[in-house]
Amino acid sequence: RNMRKTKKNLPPGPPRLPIIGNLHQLGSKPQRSMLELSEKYGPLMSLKFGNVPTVVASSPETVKDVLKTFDADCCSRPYLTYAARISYNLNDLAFSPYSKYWREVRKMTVLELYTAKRVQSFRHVREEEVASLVEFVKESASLGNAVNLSNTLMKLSGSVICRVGFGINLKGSKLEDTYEEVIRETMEVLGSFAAADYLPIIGRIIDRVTGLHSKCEKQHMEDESLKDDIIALLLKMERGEAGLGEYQLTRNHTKGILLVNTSGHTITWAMTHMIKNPRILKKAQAEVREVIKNKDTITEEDIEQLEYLKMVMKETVRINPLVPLLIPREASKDIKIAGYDVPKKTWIHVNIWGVHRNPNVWNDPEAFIPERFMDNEIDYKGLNFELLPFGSGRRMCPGMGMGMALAHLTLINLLYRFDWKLPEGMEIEDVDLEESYGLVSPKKVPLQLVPVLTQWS
Ligand code: HEM
Repeated sequence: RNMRKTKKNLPPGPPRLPIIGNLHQLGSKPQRSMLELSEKYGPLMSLKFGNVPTVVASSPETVKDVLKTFDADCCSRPYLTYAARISYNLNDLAFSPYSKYWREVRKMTVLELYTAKRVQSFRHVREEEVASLVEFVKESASLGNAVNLSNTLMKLSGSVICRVGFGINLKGSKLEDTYEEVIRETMEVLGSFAAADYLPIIGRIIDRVTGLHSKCEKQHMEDESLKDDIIALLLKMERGEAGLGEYQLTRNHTKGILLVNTSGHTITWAMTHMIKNPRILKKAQAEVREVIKNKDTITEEDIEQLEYLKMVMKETVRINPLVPLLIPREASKDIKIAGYDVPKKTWIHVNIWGVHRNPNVWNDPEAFIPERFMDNEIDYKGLNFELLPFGSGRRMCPGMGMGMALAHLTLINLLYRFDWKLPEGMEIEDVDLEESYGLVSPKKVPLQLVPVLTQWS
């Protein structure tokens, strides 16, 4: 009788192997594998990774349950072995469990960095950095050189975040050359499904074999070499008396905040889809040139009038949401979702990538069609559970305003001032759309395009 009383009604899921559970079913693209499995087992599905019970939400309804209805009980983060090592015992915002510490840091960062007023007040930083990017592209165009847009745009978002967050310029600092690599590798480590999280002892051995462990160690060491710069940053922050409630800023927070700059990847995806769809590129360019006309300076007010460009951005974050499974959550008590039991400590993955590519939610989901947002109120601001590139609820990305302001401003400049073509010998079919898998999913092969000077350059 007791057994019957405690038997849980868990969501359905695929059969498991001993010890590893369902780990073997993740493949190289976990978000895609999870979508395929959920087509068979349902929009709330149970998986077991090693000894960690997990559920995956993959329909707008179940995602809404996790991020809204039960947000308060689903907004903690599980302990991630390598995140803890890289970000020094979870002392940062994104990986911190739901706690007093997280609430304090979140409140401070939202106030200091992300409110609409603050986003506005850093506008000149974005405008200056984008202007310097335009100069760089102009130089390449006059030499007929291809630009590695993936790297250039990553550096752009890095420069903006460092200036906004810490008041320092990446240019000329020791971080300038290493920044991109450090961020990319850190993201790779953080985004991996690490065996150590799921299989005690043997997991660490597996991570040594797969190389994840050494990547993490390398991160740790490289980080030491950045120490001087980080200390310089902190001194500046402390002089600026950026208060953190009862907590003071430490190097740990800085690293945590440093991790999050993804606008560059979003712009790269937008350019990739446009170069693959010349009709869309032409239409977006025609709109931008019509609205900007011959103005010398492009400002953020111009974004408002660019209806088609905004649709291109929405379609970009739909088809390539940069954080495809959001950051994992953990149930902080026993809850019931969609009639199923989700016991305390269960890990929760929200497969927004799957929602964005679900044919029951979107027509022809694999195709890049900005026009699908015409006469359609769906937006990415966390209120429509069909489109959630920034998540929703308490853990929603606080950098959305900042990230999208930069992405739009950069795209306007790239489209208005230059024409774009593929490097010699490359055809449209050669531009691939492969994502690299990690916590963030940027384009795997860097995008190289040749800018062409125009009368507006
Ligand atoms: C296009 C750019 C960006 C995208 C697509 C993006 C997306 C996301 C997503 C999906 C999450 C996880 C939400 C969840 O777990 O429910 C997140 C968290 C976060 N993002 Fe962003 N983000 C972007 C830009 C930024 C920028 C520019 C900043 C900082 C200036 C930032 C700061 C953060 C922080 C601190 C968190 C952790 C929040 C928490 O756990 O409380 N993001 N972001």
